[in-house]
Amino acid sequence: MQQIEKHACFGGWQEVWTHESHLLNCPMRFAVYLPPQAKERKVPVLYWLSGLTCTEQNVITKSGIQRYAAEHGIMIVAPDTSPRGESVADDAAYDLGQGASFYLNATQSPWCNHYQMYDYILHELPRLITTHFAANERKSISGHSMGGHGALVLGLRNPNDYVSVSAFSPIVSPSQVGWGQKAFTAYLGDDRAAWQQYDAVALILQGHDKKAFLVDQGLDDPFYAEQLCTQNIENACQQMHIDAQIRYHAGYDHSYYFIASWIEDHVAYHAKQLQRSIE
Ligand SMILES: N[C@@H](CCC(=O)N[C@@H](CSC=O)C(=O)NCC(=O)O)C(=O)O
Repeated sequence: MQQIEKHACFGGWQEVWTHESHLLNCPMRFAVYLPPQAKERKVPVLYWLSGLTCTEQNVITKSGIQRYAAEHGIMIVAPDTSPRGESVADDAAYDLGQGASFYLNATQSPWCNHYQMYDYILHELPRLITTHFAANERKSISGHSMGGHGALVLGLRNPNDYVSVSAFSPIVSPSQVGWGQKAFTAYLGDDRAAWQQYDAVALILQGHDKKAFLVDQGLDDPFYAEQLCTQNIENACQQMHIDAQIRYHAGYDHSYYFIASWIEDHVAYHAKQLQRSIE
């Protein structure tokens, strides 16, 4: 583990670290915000998964999440969005390869050598965080767009690992839309049953988990109708009697300006659930 950034921030520290990932088979970066409370005790962790083309930097430089993490005493961990490096398979397009992992475990060559982000987020990264930082075992997960998809899938499939789940502008039905179909074909091949394991709406309809979650979606988001299809998750939740909060916001787009406008609510949502989990 090597520290590559450290900045004082709202009484705590914003840090960026690199480490050798044995699952991803390459060096990985992650950002960690240590709230002031972490100087005195172990605190719960909110994992944040960013979207296509992003790195660990987007959420820490654009969302303002640290102010609310400091208020609630929550550590924020934001990994890079994919394995990277010259030896890591890539594609010239922005929606495949490096920066576009879709947070799954690839089964197809050449991707499977490095693209094991599902296991990295679920197992390797939390182990590293609890070993090296003042983090307790309680964790929640959130993310944006491709990262919102990752957060929903990880949360739905692992309800005992994540206390709460939220998402901004998530790709809720990747197996039904262009971004997801392109990535799933490359990473998972033609096995549609494998696709369903990484599709939040399919998982809900399979009855995976009944826990409530929070989703925010901008109505001026250029990807809303074609790639995100938020209505699909609303319908699935109604059908399965899941009490999800799915909020639509007129005038907001897909950017981090949207995320910055509502991130306070997401951190408060997770803080409440994380607190409840120990009462
Ligand atoms: N064609 C665009 C697409 C990139 C983009 O919009 N990325 C979003 C996430 S999209 C879904 O996962 C993003 O978060 N961008 C970074 C940011 O800081 O806004 C392009 O290549 O630019």
